[in-house]
Order: sequence, then structure tokens, then C-alpha cells
Amino acid sequence: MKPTNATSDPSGAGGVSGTAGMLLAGGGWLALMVLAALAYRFGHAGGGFRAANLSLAVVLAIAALPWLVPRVTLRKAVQRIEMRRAVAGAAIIAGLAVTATSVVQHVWWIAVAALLLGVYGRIVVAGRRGRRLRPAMASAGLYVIGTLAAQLVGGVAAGADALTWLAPVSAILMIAGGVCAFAARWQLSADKFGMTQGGKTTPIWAVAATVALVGAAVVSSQVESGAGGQAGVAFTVLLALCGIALGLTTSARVMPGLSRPRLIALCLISAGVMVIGIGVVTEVTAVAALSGLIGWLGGTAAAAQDAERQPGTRSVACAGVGGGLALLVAAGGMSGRAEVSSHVSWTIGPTDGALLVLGVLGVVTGIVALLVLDDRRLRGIGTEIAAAWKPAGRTVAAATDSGRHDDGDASDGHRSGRGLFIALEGGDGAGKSTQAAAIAAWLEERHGVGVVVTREPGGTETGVKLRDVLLSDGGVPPRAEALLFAADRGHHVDTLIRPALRAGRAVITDRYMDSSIAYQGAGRDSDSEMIADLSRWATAGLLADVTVVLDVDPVEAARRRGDRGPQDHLEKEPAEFHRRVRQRFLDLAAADPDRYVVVDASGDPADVTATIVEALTPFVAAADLDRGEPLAEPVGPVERESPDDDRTRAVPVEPESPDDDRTRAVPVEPESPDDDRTRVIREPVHVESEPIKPEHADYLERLRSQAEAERRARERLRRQREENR
Ligand SMILES: Nc1ncnc2c1ncn2[C@@H]1O[C@H](COP(=O)(O)OP(=O)(O)OP(=O)(O)O)[C@@H](O)[C@H]1O
Ligand SMILES: Cc1cn([C@H]2C[C@H](O)[C@@H](COP(=O)(O)O)O2)c(=O)[nH]c1=O
Repeated sequence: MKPTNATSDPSGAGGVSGTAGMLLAGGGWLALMVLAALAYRFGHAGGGFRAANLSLAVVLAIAALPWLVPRVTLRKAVQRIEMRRAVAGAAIIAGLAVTATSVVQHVWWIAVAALLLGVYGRIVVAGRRGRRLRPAMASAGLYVIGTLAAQLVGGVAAGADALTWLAPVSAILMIAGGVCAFAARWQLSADKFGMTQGGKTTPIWAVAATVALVGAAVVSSQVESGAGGQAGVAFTVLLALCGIALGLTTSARVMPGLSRPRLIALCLISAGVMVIGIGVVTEVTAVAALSGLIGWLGGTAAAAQDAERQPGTRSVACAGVGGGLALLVAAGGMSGRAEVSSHVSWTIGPTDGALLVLGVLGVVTGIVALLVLDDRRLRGIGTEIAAAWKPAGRTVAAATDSGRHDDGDASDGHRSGRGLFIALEGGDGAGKSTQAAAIAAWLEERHGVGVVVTREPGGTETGVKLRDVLLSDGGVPPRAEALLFAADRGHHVDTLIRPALRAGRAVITDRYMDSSIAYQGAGRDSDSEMIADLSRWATAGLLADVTVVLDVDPVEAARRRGDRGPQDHLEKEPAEFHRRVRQRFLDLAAADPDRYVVVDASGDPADVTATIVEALTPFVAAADLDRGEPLAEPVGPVERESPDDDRTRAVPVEPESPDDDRTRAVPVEPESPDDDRTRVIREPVHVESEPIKPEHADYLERLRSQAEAERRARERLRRQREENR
């Protein structure tokens, strides 16, 4: 679901509202940094280190309070107040409160300003489309420049003086943003209020823990900055933000061969170790660099879980919780001295102690995540990590691709000959059977092409027996499973697919070798290249001309399967298994874009068909297909409905020799009085597949009548041409 903000695009795309979004968010972030620094400073002045930590924790918690207001209450409020008025009003009030901190130099006033800033942030975030980090990074950059300039002129302590002018600057930015939003008539659809994009940003606990460690790293920089002063703090914040942004954008390229839950767990463990590292080092640039790396790990983990690659408000809240915990544990004042050897010792201050506690917690949580987030636990993790930088799809695609140029005929790899071989792939419940029927109807009705609809496992009589062994009860052990799927495929290709292709038919198979690579390879965690080799050998290298991957979220697919009835043991595999399967299909498609089409299968079945049909049209146009003629002379006895009924349905029979491509013909229902075309339909599929649902039947009916109208028009044209001659 993409949010639609009809009257504005405050996502930073440009224009008045884009500028408004940048100013509002940038001003808000700057104000938050100023208030945090002031809270720490005043706390420190009043009661030393412990008071400083507590005052910073309290001020951050107060700023977070408005986020606890239920979404429904906010929605009601926004329905009453026009959005642009709310934004402009909040910007003015919060801006004035933050500016006043330069005059009212007391910690309670900072708390008031933090509360008003929190209200402002809640309203502005609800009104902005993007959750981009650019404004935050720009503010941190400004903060670095401001404090560094002050420190260069007046020494390290003077860095804090910059706060007196950074506070009004943040207010000016916020108020200017509010004015722009007002002028641009910034609106907000009430039902989008408080929603992060597509509701997808809820972090799982391991991601939340990683992001919390980023917060801990950043907040601790207030103390660990040592000689760096305010500029050191700002530099740390900036690097952490840049790290997060980098992690969000590069996550997909990080260890592409590693399952995403395992990646998230490794990010958490690494972030934990680095947080401990911040406690050990004292030098400001090392603290900043480590914070940047932890930020990168947090961004990588967040994007590994959230395809939107936008930090959500809940992620910010997690960072806040991590930071708050670090402050509170540090305020406990735990300290000590660790003798590493006779020469090396480590003096642990309260912040180091807090970072040590949180880092160890992070590492332990990461190990738990490694054990529970991936259903394979630690099985094969070493091999997977070793091969993790090789994109799985590419190596396997290379293995299957090498079959393309085998030899000429029976084992000709990717054919250059007749027919069109279409494979439908995707998870269980993605809609392959539904779409196979719709594509067959389209090919038959629109293009007059004889179509064989088949499936794996179970496309032949032998295959039906293998399907039973594979899918009934608990199935068979993994290696036997891989071999039996390959055996079914080998038989299927030799006895049904190749003969039909040689006869110029279009063959639509519901699953092919990619299913083995995805289910046995990625799902079962077997050697994917071996599985691909097995299928390549079994099929003598026959690849589909085009593979359509029906991509649907495994949760939605599970819902569809649930509606359908009892599930087999593969369908009942855990969600993570199905996520790996989905990812492998996508990897395979990405590695060979000329031969794959990925279709979002979450929409209405008719829309999905329309997308597939559009993608297949060039393949159909380029294929050497037998259009509208009988597949072969009927063999064997044919039952007739009347003495002059000579219509046939042609079905390939089990061949008796490798080049035997005979078919069996059986009568079909006439669709119109002059319907003399024949179709090739593989019987087991139609016998065993589910009945077409009424809504799909309507759609097929529409296709049929459209095709009938086109046929009549063509006929009229042909007659006219003959008359003219
Ligand atoms: N686009 C769609 N939207 C909603 N429901 C759908 C859609 N396509 C198919 N369905 C329904 O989802 C269920 C599964 O569809 P279908 O059998 O076509 O999927 P499949 O990919 O062949 O599943 P499997 O691999 O498990 O055989 C059926 O009940 C079907 O009616
Ligand atoms: C071809 C093939 C299939 N599978 C799995 C995938 C499904 O769970 C079942 C087939 O059921 P469907 O309802 O016909 O889709 O078998 C597999 O694991 N490996 C394969 O090669």
C-alpha cells in the first residue's frame, strides 16, 4: 500500500512541500540534539555525572511521551484541526520554546521544550510521506560545523556556546517549514495518520535490539567524546546517521547468499561486540567510527527485515530506548578495574560499564536470534557464511545455463526448435494453477495455439505415483526427496514435454526445476548447485523458454492455502522456509532477467493474468507454434457423439520410443457451431486440479467471448477480401 498524499509531496522530492518537509524534519532533529546537549550539560552542572545522565534520560523520555498517545485519538484530533494549521502552530510553539532555552537556563524548561518538541514531531511525522534520514544528517552536519567552529576559536569548552545560537536556528527552520506547509495547504488524509509506510516498519525483536544498540552508542558519545567536546558528540551522531543510511541502502548487497534472519542475528552480535568496544576505547574518532559501524549494522538489519528501506518511527523509538537504557545503567555508577595482563589493565567507568552490560546483552540476544529466527538453527551456517557473498541465484543459474548449448536434438538443452515452453513458479498458494488455466485460455482463444497444461510433480501417470510418495504423509528424507522430484521431472520431460514441444505446442508447466532449487536447495538447505545439476541431467538440460515467477508474500500465500483446505507437509513448513523459497525464486529471476518474468501476484487474479499476458506476448510472437491444427492423426478408438462428429481433443500418450510423439484423441464439447479447433490438454492436471472458482470462470468466460468476437471479425474481413477479389 503506497500512501497517497493528494495535495503535497513532503517527501523531499522538491517543490514547496518537499522543502517544507526538509525544513520541518531538519529543524526538529537539530532542536532535539540541542536539547539533549543542554539537558546533559545542566544536569552535570547541578549534580555531576549521575545527574547528567539522569537528566538526559528524563528529557529524552519526555520528548518521546507524545508517541504514546493512541493513533485513534490523534486521528480524531486531526479530523478537527486542519493539518497545515496543526503543523504551523506546533512549529511556532516548539520553535519558541526551544529558543527560550538560551534565556531560561533551567532543566525544567528544557523538559517543557522537549515535551512541546515531541508533540511537534508526532504531528510532523504524521504529515510527512518519507521517513528519510536526509534532514537528520543535514542537521547533524550543521551541528558539527557550528560546534567545531566554536571550538576552533575558543577551545573545546566553547563548543557548548554554539548551543545558544543553534537553538534559535533550529526554531527558524521549524517555523519556516511550518509557514511553507501552511502556504502549500498541506493536507493529510486522516486514515494515514500515524501510519508508517504500509505498516511494514514494525521491527522484529532482533532488529529492535540492533537499533537499540545504535541508540546506546550515540548517547554514550556524550560521555565518551572526551577531548572532542560538543563537536565530538555531533560528529558521532553524524557518523551513526550516515551508517544507518548506508546500511539501509546496501543491505540487499550484504552477504546475498545468507538468509536474512541469520544476517540480522549476525548484525546484532557484531553491534554488541562494537558497543563493548566503545566502552574500551576513549579516543573520540574511534568512538565516532565505531558508532558509524554500529549504525551501518542497524540499518542493514532494519532493511533486511523491512523491504521499504525507510526507518520507521518505531525504529527511532527503539534507538531511544537503547540510549535511555545506556544512560540509566550508567547513572547506576557501576565502575571497576579489569586486569587484562600484568601490563594491561582496563579502567571501567560508569559509561563503559553500561556499554559492557548492553553489549553483552546484545551478543547474547544475537546468539538466541541465530538459534530461533532460522528454522535450521546452526545447521550449515559455516558453509552458508563462507558462500554468502556469492549470490545464490547467479551460481545456480550458471549451473542450469550451462545446459543451453549441449547438443542438437533430444538432449538439446535450451531448444531453438518448435513450441513454447512456459514454466510457472512461485510459492504454494501463489496462484500458479489459477494462472496456468487463464494463460492456456488466452493462448487457445487468442492465438489458436494448442496448449498442454501440466504440472510437477504429477504431470504423467508415473508422476502421479511419485507425487503421492513425495507429498502424502510425511514424505521422504531430503536426499530421496530431491532425487524423486528430479526423477519425476526427467520422466515428465521425456514423455510429455519434449513430444508436445516438437509438435509445436505451447507447454505450460505448473512448477519446473526452479522449484527444486528453491524448495530442496534453499528451503531444505541442500547444495543448490547439486540440485540444479541433478535437474539439468534429468532433463538433458531442457530450460523453459520463459519462467514466470508469481511473487506473493508468504503470509498471504499461507492465508490462501488455509482457505483452500488441508495442507501437505511441504506447505506446512515454517514461515522462514517459505521466505527462503520465495527469495531463491527472486534470486534466480534476477540472475537471468531475459528468461524470467517476476509478477506481483498479490492482486486480483484477472489483473495478474493481464500482467502475465503482456509479458508473454513477445515470447508467443517469436515462437514457432502450431496454430489451430490438430496435434497429430488421432490414434486408437475415438468415441463419437454423433456419426458426423469428427472433432477431437488430442492428448499425448506415453511414448514407446524416444521419437514417439503420437497422441490420443478424445471428443470435446463444441463451443460454437463452427468450432473445429483442437486442444492439447494433459488429462491428469485437469482430473486432479481444483475446480476453477466462479470469479475466475467469469474471467475466462470474458476472454472466451472476446476471442469469439475477434474470430468473427477476422472471418468477416476474410469474406470481404474474397468478395472484393
Ligand atoms: N490472485 C489471487 N488472489 C486471491 N486468491 C487467489 C489468487 N489466485 C489464486 N487464488 C486462490 O488461492 C488459492 C491457491 O491458488 P492456486 O491453487 O492457483 O495456487 P498455486 O500456486 O497453484 O498453489 P499450489 O502451489 O499450492 O498448488 C486458490 O483457492 C485460488 O482460488
Ligand atoms: C516440483 C517441485 C515441487 N516441490 C513442492 C512444492 C509444493 O509444496 C509441492 C507441490 O505441490 P503443488 O500443489 O503442486 O504446488 O511440491 C518441491 O519441493 N520441489 C520440486 O521440485
